[in-house]
Amino acid sequence: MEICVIGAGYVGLTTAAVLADLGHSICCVDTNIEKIKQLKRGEVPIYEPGLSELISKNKDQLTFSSMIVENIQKAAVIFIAVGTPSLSDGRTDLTYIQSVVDEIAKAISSYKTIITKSTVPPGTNENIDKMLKEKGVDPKLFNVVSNPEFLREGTAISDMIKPDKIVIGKQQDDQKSLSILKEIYKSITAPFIVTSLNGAEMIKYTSNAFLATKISFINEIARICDKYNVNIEDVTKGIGTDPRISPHFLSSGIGYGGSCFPKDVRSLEYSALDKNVTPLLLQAVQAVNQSQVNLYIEKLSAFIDDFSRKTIAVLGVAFKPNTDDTRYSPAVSLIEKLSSLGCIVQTYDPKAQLPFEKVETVSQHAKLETAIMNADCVIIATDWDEFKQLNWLKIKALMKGDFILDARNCIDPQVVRETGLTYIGVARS
Ligand SMILES: NC(=O)C1=CN([C@@H]2O[C@H](COP(=O)(O)OP(=O)(O)OC[C@H]3O[C@@H](n4cnc5c(N)ncnc54)[C@H](O)[C@@H]3O)[C@@H](O)[C@H]2O)C=CC1
Ligand SMILES: O=C(O)[C@H]1O[C@H](OP(=O)(O)OP(=O)(O)OC[C@H]2O[C@@H](n3ccc(=O)[nH]c3=O)[C@H](O)[C@@H]2O)[C@H](O)[C@@H](O)[C@@H]1O
Repeated sequence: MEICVIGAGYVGLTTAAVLADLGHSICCVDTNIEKIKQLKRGEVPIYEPGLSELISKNKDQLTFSSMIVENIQKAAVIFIAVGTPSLSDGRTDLTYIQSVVDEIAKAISSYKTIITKSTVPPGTNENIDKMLKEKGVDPKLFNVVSNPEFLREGTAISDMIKPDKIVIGKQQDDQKSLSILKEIYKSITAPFIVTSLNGAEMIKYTSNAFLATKISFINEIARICDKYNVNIEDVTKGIGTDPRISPHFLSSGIGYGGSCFPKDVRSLEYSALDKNVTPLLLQAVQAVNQSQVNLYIEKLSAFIDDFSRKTIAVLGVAFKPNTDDTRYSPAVSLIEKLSSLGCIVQTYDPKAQLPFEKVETVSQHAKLETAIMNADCVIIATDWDEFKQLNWLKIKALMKGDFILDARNCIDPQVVRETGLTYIGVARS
């Protein structure tokens, strides 16, 4: 099938590469000309395990272009995968979606299935349909479908090839789209969940909000465990065997980040308030998450009474391991907070770069060893595998002080303590 994927970001590139691998003919378009130039040269602008290889394997049926209208015209199916970031009041910024709708309206001269993969608030797909009609596009020439994406960064390709479900939201009178979607995904084994446009949008937000709730819940429990000298892992192990609870997504730590949970929980809160529903739980989930970085700073301040000019090594900049994405990374918030307290911060991440302009007190190091050099304290801020296997005796020899703050509960306190270093964590007795 001839498909145009609009947006060459984490979701767009993964969608384009996976659909090409399934045998479709794909053109992935983006307004970012530099990105398209890079992709045409065979360089993948983001780090996502396996993506580069999959793109290069499928180069015969996967092209990249910045000619958006022309490539929409050629395709029978359009996937929208542009960004939907937060506005300052929590609403979703739909300007990128709006400009895609404008491009589609200019391009349509034959029938298109328009599939929204971007995460958009309830009502948006109905609105896309309405906007296209208002722009004079013949309703017989298109159908709008919602097909939200559930991939995780770091495991994006396998999540897309082996999803636990494929959610399709469509209009009641749309008799065409379901069979087209089934044809597109025919090599993927997963149940189809078919619902309305608003229903599919709500499934996506509910999924992210529920997962974020699990994280804030366990982070709150960890605060209580900390006061009663209880190990949080014992508690998660104890409750996780109950299939109604499950052991997944119950790792406590510095809080959730990334380009989706923070913005999507906020957006759902906004959608609720917009209809006069007070989403007390969603508000609490965000309040807990926003205070996690401070909780870890408070923990540290029991050991360090004056932060000014202290050298702190922060291991991890990305919002989670196996990605270079730093959007809403709690590690970045921690670095900024430490810097504002007067610390000298030395960071290291295997893939991610600090997302802000150089400041005198914050440095990024290409090697873990140089980041640790002369540090009063080492903080594990992202749970990369590399940080779980450190030789603490070697680390101790490079440090000036002896504090290790584990903000991801990913290292064994005992192993650290045996070297004479001081292990600091929340609810890790
Ligand atoms: N990153 C993730 O893990 C997941 C993201 N999502 C959702 O997917 C959507 C995309 O997310 P990401 O891929 O992370 O975003 P991204 O920011 O990595 O990529 C978006 C791309 O769209 C391009 N773009 C913007 N306006 C355009 C236009 N008018 N025409 C063509 N290209 C345009 C941008 O230049 C950028 O390259 C968002 O709605 C997000 O919430 C859903 C599931 C997972
Ligand atoms: O809509 C999206 O963009 C995506 O958001 C998340 O995926 P992602 O943001 O890539 O990463 P997760 O693995 O979900 O982690 C999110 C954050 O929660 C944190 N986390 C995760 C799990 C856990 O137990 N504890 C915890 O603190 C991670 O460190 C990270 O900061 C969802 O898991 C995906 O299903 C969804 O498609």
